[in-house]
Amino acid sequence: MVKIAPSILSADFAAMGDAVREMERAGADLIHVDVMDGHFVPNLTFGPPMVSAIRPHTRLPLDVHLMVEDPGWLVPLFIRAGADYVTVHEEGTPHLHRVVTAIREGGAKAGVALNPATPLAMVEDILEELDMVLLMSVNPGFGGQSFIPKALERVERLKAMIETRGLSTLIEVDGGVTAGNADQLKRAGADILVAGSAVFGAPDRPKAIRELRG
Ligand SMILES: O=C(CO)[C@@H](O)[C@H](O)COP(=O)(O)O
Ligand SMILES: [Co+2]
Repeated sequence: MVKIAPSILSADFAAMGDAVREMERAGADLIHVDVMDGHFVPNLTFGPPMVSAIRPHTRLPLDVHLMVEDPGWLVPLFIRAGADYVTVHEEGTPHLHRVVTAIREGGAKAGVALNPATPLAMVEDILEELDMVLLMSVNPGFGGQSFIPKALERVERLKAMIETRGLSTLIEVDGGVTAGNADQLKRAGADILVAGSAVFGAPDRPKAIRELRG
């Protein structure tokens, strides 16, 4: 069954402990933490202290999405803070193999994220080392943007690549995910759907999670 990862980028920043507790009760599978550095993307969010602050409030895995230029130095800090998944962007990571190895050696699961215009070929030679590939379905930097439909076909092609090689790499889709496109994404092969505004903007959040899961 597809997993749902609400993004706390759309939560109330003054009440993050409440937000993650609420998401666990509402049936979420992971908590997605969007880290933005003001360089790789034109927005600034939070660092390792946010992860250590929310860690005691949930047993759900913390799925840290680093939208950061050259993020290698941050990896041990986020793992120490309690991250379960650490995902770095291919476009911002000059020594991708080194960073992915450091994530795994640090005891976390390693993900690589691709922007909407980055060819899937950029993860082809490192796929065996990855627990997850995050396909962006918006340009990173902000919540609440519209889904880029081309992402569906990219999920299908990546799924085929993973299956052909007999791997169990997960596909996470991030950006503009709604109840209206979740079914198609699942059929295309998505394993985890990130949803910010579709969950936190809904009047009934548990229902929104159920509808995304289908
Ligand atoms: O990484 C990002 C944005 O850069 C995402 O995780 C967004 O936070 C998802 O928000 P919605 O598009 O679901 O509102
Ligand atoms: Co994200």
